[in-house]
Amino acid sequence: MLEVLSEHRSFGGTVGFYRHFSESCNAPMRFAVYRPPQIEAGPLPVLYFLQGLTCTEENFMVKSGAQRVAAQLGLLLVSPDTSPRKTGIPGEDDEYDFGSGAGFYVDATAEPWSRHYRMYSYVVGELPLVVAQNFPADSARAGICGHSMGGHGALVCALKNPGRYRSLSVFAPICAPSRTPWGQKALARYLGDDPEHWKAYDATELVSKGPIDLPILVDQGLADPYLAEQLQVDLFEDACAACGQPLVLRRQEGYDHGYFFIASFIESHLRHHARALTGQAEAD
Ligand SMILES: N[C@@H](CCC(=O)N[C@@H](CS)C(=O)NCC(=O)O)C(=O)O
Repeated sequence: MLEVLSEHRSFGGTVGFYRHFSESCNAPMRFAVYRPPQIEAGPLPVLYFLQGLTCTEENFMVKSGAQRVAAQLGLLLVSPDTSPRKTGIPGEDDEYDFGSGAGFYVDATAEPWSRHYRMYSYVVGELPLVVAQNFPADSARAGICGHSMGGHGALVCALKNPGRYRSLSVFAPICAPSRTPWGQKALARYLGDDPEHWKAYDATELVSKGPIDLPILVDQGLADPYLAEQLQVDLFEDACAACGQPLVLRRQEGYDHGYFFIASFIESHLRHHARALTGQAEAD
């Protein structure tokens, strides 16, 4: 059962915040949905947006300004929280880059996190079912986008499931988490100490196995303080080039890591997704 936390009119459609019990996470989960005004026109294409460290289900909906263009294009937007919360696991809230707000879109295998931190299964499997049951979503037309930790999540979800998503784009993704500090810390604690196990959730490793049949759009700010240490888009670019993965990587001079950057380019990402999901000429 879906619990409505709040709903707000926006650009002729509705932004809503919802809570339900997640079987994957064995805990309540929250997510946000933007329903554009075209809901009467029948099932709509869905764009999932995975957020970054410290975000809740609210940040993208409040800060990106995506609703105006999603309303024009008829895209249903879905953005989940970044982890389960209040699970009772000791230390869950102690660090901004691990535990609550930092689920890293993996299925944890190490105790105690494996009891609840199963965001990969939640995002790829459970959430689309919940969305299809409760909103006018056309599950066959789904795209995925994300930012930072959520950019890593979007890349991993799409690369591990060829054919499931029909469009893919990311902002400032953590591209090689098994080689960079945020990723190494989280993957070691969610998946155990053996780095071999981390590769299953590393976009640069995954793409090296071969291309998927989707062009990948990436925007990366060049004034992003995390670029060199945490994000490493060059490694992903090299891996895509080596295996023939179509990639449009736009290095944006002067932009940093935050939502001012995302808000500046979200329209172009939404149009990228609408072109693939709806074939609409107006997406251009
Ligand atoms: N220095 C930041 C790191 C976290 C961060 O930059 N989070 C990004 C995603 S990686 C974000 O979207 N934050 C929430 C926001 O800007 O609304 C902090 O300690 O909060």
